[in-house]
Amino acid sequence: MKLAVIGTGYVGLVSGVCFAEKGNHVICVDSDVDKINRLNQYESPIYEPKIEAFIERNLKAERLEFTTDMSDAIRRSDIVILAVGTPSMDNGAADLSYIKAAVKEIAAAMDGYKIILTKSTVPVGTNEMLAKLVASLTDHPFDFVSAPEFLREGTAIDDTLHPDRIVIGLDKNELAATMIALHLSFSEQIFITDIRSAEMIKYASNAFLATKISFINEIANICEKVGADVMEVSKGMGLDRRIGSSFLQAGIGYGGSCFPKDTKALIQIAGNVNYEFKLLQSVVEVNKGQRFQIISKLRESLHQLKGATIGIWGLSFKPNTDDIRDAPSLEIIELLVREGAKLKLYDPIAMDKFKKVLDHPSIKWCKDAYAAAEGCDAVCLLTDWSEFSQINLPRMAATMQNRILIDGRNVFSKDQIESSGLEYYSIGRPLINQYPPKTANVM
Ligand SMILES: NC(=O)c1ccc[n+]([C@@H]2O[C@H](COP(=O)([O-])OP(=O)(O)OC[C@H]3O[C@@H](n4cnc5c(N)ncnc54)[C@H](O)[C@@H]3O)[C@@H](O)[C@H]2O)c1
Ligand SMILES: O=c1ccn([C@@H]2O[C@H](COP(=O)(O)OP(=O)(O)O[C@H]3O[C@H](CO)[C@@H](O)[C@H](O)[C@H]3O)[C@@H](O)[C@H]2O)c(=O)[nH]1
Repeated sequence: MKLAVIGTGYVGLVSGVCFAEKGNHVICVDSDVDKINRLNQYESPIYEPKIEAFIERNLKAERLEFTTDMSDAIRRSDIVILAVGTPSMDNGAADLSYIKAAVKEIAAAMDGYKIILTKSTVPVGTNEMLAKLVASLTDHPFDFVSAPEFLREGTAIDDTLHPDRIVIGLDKNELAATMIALHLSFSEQIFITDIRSAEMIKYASNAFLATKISFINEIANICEKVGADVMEVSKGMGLDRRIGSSFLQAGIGYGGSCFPKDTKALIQIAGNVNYEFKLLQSVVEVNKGQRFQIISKLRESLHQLKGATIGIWGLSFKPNTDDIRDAPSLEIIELLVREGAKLKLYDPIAMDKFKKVLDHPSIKWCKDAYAAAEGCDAVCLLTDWSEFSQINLPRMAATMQNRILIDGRNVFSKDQIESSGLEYYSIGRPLINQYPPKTANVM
């Protein structure tokens, strides 16, 4: 099939290369000239494992094109995929200005029937609103289909090639055959529903996963007080198939470009119809506070932040991405700078992006995790990059001023810590290597 994909962020680029990989002809369009130039040189504007090989292979096979020429791309395609951003506005609602602008350009370029397939995450009713907008601008026929995207950053290619399910929302049964033909090579689990339900499935899925995370984080906070171990608790809970083991990893909370934005947008969607989504409001509230567990533990262990030297391991909102949108690291580091701490920062790939958003004379940028720990009073692990779990802790402890490690993602095992000589704080687990040992008084 001939496809035009509008927007080459995570969703547009990854779905574009994956559709090309499956033999479709794909024209990816972006208004950002620099992005398109880099892509045509086989260079990815996003960090994503495997992506550059996919770009190069499909460009060379002439199944993939990158351009800024929206009109030409629309005219040469049967299906137009919308993958532009829908960021948060100040009141939490989704900003639909990019998608409306893109749709106006599509309408202006149309020269015949098109299917417009929305992959961007949009509030319930948006596809209907966009359809009215297109109808007001062109006499050419078209249909809107909702195909929300569920890929995760860092595993985006595998998630797209092997999804758990594909959700398709449509309002005409005749469209189902084309949609199944387009998606069948990715998965046989294609769930066809109406457009409004498809739009809601996307928000409800993200909100549910965010709820699991805030739930286990609150359990972790209680575990700390009653002397239970949240790692054991989530393992034990996850064995129940009705609960499932995924998204029960306690830590300093969720960040990224999706959960924070989509939870706020769903609260707003409910509010628009006079429904107060109290559960989700609490999920967001709990998540906001959870990142400051790092600060409480620093205060507890160091007593005073002013003048302390603190190493930070990990800046991206999760491993295998350089994305720092809504990363817990941003607020934690901002606060430490304000409190007068001296900071030594290290992340395997997100440092350049981070530096552009937040830099300060009290921040030192380090070449690796050991360098970031050297001379520190405490080290805080904020992102669970796998290289951190391989660190030789006794070697690192020997170079520190005060041997305190605050593990915001529960990366290290009891055995690793016991032999490390470090005073260790984690999230929701009994304290290890602390003297005198503290025992919770629960009765
Ligand atoms: N990032 C993810 O992991 C993810 C996963 C699932 C769904 N989503 C949703 O998918 C959508 C896109 O997210 P993203 O992270 O890929 O976005 P992004 O912000 O990284 O990229 C959007 C791209 O669209 C381009 N663009 C904007 N307006 C344009 C126009 N009129 N014409 C051409 N190009 C235009 C921008 O230049 C940018 O390159 C959002 O709604 C998001 O919520 C994102
Ligand atoms: O048990 C867990 C799992 C995740 N996280 C955190 O949750 C955030 C989000 O993680 P993840 O879901 O892996 O990353 P995203 O790439 O943001 O993907 C989510 O958001 C996308 C955009 O909507 C959806 O497409 C995906 O299905 C959905 O998982 C990160 O900060 C993680 O550190 C936890 O704290 N504990």
